[in-house]
Amino acid sequence: RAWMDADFRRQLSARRERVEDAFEFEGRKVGRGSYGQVFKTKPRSCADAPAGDYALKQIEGSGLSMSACREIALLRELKHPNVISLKQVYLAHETRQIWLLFDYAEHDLWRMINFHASAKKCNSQVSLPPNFTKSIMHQILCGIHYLHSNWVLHRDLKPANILVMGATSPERGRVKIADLGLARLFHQPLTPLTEIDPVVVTFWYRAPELLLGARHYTKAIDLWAIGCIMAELITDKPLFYCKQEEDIKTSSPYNRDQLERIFSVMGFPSQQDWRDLPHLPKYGDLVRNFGTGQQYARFSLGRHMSRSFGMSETSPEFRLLSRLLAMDPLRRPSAREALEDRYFLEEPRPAADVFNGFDIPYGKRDFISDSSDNKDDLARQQQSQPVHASLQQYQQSHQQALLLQQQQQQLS
Ligand SMILES: CNc1nccc(N2CC[C@H](NC(=O)Nc3ccc(CN4CCOCC4)c(C(F)(F)F)c3)C2)n1
Repeated sequence: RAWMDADFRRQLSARRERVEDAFEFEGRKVGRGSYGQVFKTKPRSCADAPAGDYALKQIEGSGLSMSACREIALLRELKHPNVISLKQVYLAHETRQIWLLFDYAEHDLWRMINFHASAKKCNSQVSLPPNFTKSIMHQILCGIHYLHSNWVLHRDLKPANILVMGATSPERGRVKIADLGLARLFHQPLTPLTEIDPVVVTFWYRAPELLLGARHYTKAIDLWAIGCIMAELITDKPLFYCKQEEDIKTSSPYNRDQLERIFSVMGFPSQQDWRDLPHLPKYGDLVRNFGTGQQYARFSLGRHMSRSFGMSETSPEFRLLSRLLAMDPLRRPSAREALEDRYFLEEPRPAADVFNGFDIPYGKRDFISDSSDNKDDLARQQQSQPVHASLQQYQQSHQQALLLQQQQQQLS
């Protein structure tokens, strides 16, 4: 650093735009996880950023970590209407913090689907256009086709990572593939689950070959997840929902309960269905746990979708779904092949605004109060929480902490 003479550095530092000078983000936190935290911000009048809302991600830690480098390097190269776009990177030299600026997306499929599910529960229908699922699916596949053609695999597609632009955005109702990053429960043992990350570490979107020890991520693994998301958009329920029983820290990719759930929906893969199955690393465990799988003989996706949701097995919608959810990864379509499916060619055609002009029924994201941070810290200090070995323990201690908070509030 000696080579840069002092007053030159002073000039640079004086000219550098500071994120806190350009944007107002105090008390506007909308997301938090081990990846860092995300704020919904507006440019301050002095900033030269165009009006509108922005998402500011403050990357966890300081300095250019490997993951920060990857995220910045990747996002700078990626430019597609259905992939989140990085507008600006701020390096705060004093604190060595990194801030990423994005156009703000008010919605995501996790919150939208939960809204539909809870509306159904209290018998109030949400009015959405008939091509709602088709429009969302079309835009997810366009975004993934772009990523895959740039040899970028997503590897963690799930509803929470599919953002949708809100009513105030010029891109109203447009899908943006994102990666909100995983919140490791263990870093923030007392933060309410719903606050850390809408969907805690789940295996519900994991392709069967991954659960059976496949060593590499593939494009087909992303397409399986998209099939799971399509089913969930149709039924408002995770297709392969599985209670998170065992310790989620298990390092083994083999997850018996998750596989059991998949077989009870899809049936058990035969040699004809999936020729390479016996070559997967965990095939031995599979045979030990499930034998020849004849107890799943009468199950199939068609049976599940028609019995539980009255879906016709001859409809183009079902045919695309069953192509995406082929057990054998070699039989799944590429993103391009999926986009060419008859489902997207027949009426009603997919729309650029997935809400198709309908009113957007979902609320805005809630702000996460910083006070809960401090109370958590206080509770954490007093209770010196053990590292959470499982979700149950986490939830119990979280309940205790909430009780403690309430008692404190009554006392104070
Ligand atoms: C809450 N509202 C909101 N509106 C807009 C953006 C936004 N955020 C928060 C953080 C997120 N950051 C990313 O999405 N980053 C990101 C990082 C990497 C990648 C691509 N990799 C995924 C993992 O595998 C390797 C490739 C992506 C991408 F391309 F998937 F979108 C996004 C973007 N939030």
